[in-house]
Amino acid sequence: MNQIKCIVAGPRGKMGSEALRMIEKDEQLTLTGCIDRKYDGMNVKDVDGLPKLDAPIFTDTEVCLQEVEADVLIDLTTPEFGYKHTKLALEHNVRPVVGTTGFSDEQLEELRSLAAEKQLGAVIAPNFAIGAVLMMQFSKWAAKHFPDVEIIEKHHDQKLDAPSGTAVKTAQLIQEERNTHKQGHENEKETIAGARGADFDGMRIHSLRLPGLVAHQEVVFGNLGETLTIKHDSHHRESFMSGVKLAATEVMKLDVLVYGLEHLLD
Ligand SMILES: NC(=O)C1=CN([C@@H]2O[C@H](COP(=O)(O)OP(=O)(O)OC[C@H]3O[C@@H](n4cnc5c(N)ncnc54)[C@H](OP(=O)(O)O)[C@@H]3O)[C@@H](O)[C@H]2O)C=CC1
Ligand SMILES: O=C(O)C1=N[C@H](C(=O)O)C[C@H](O)C1
Repeated sequence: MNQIKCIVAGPRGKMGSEALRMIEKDEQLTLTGCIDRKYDGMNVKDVDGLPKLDAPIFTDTEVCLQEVEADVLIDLTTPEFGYKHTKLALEHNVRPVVGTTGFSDEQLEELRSLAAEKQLGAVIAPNFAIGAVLMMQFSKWAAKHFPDVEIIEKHHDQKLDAPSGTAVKTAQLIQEERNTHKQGHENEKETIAGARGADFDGMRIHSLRLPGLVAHQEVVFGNLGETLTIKHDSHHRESFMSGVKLAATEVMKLDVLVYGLEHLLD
């Protein structure tokens, strides 16, 4: 089995630390470096709370990419830095696997072009949980028959971006099946701004942020006399790890950027 050498950006984060625990147990993935805002020059195994993995930590992404041997950069940081890390990884011929959400359409397109130019695989997946990918695919299918839909996404209150990357991706998939139209009453008026949620191509997205939540989404379709609700819950961040592993292995076989884990599933 070929070893896949990985850099993880954001190793102390909720997702990054889970990814290190996954790599620690995995036979094929090896951690060769980390990019963190703290602990420059230290080793992962010497940082309290991180797994005992022997890999250097860098605060400077370029230095990390120059000094560390790596096939894949797994980014689990913030929209601003995730974009910079992904671009730098491609420029250094390292394949990005990105869970970070909140990139703009322009940023996604720029990264797609860069990956194509470099003929390098890249995976940007707004949700690595297999159940969430199925929820999105089922929603796309349902939209063929139910053109009226609202998305309710619920996350922990430390989340930076709204709506979630998963909600945006779900809306994009539904958009492929649904004729653009405004939903609700044509004379509808918000008496409190934002009451009807975000407007994506006429469908509404509602974002809840509360302590106690992890990552949850309901896609509610309505038709005459019936509703259909497609719902997914991530109760623990372990739910994302089989998708991270799948992306880190499959990205080695790609020479373009794919957006969404569904491109890697049968
Ligand atoms: N695709 C998927 O399946 C999933 C995606 N996500 C996404 O992943 C991202 C991370 O989520 P989560 O782990 O919950 O967030 P956290 O806030 O827990 O972790 C983010 C980490 O990134 C670090 N960080 C910030 N800036 C930099 C930088 N410049 N260089 C290196 N590290 C940096 C932070 O460090 P510090 O602590 O110092 O601020 C923090 O440790 C989010 O965009 C989220 O939406 C989350 C879950 C699933
Ligand atoms: O920030 C999170 O937690 C999550 N972010 C991703 C998103 O924005 O969709 C994936 C999952 O929902 C958890």
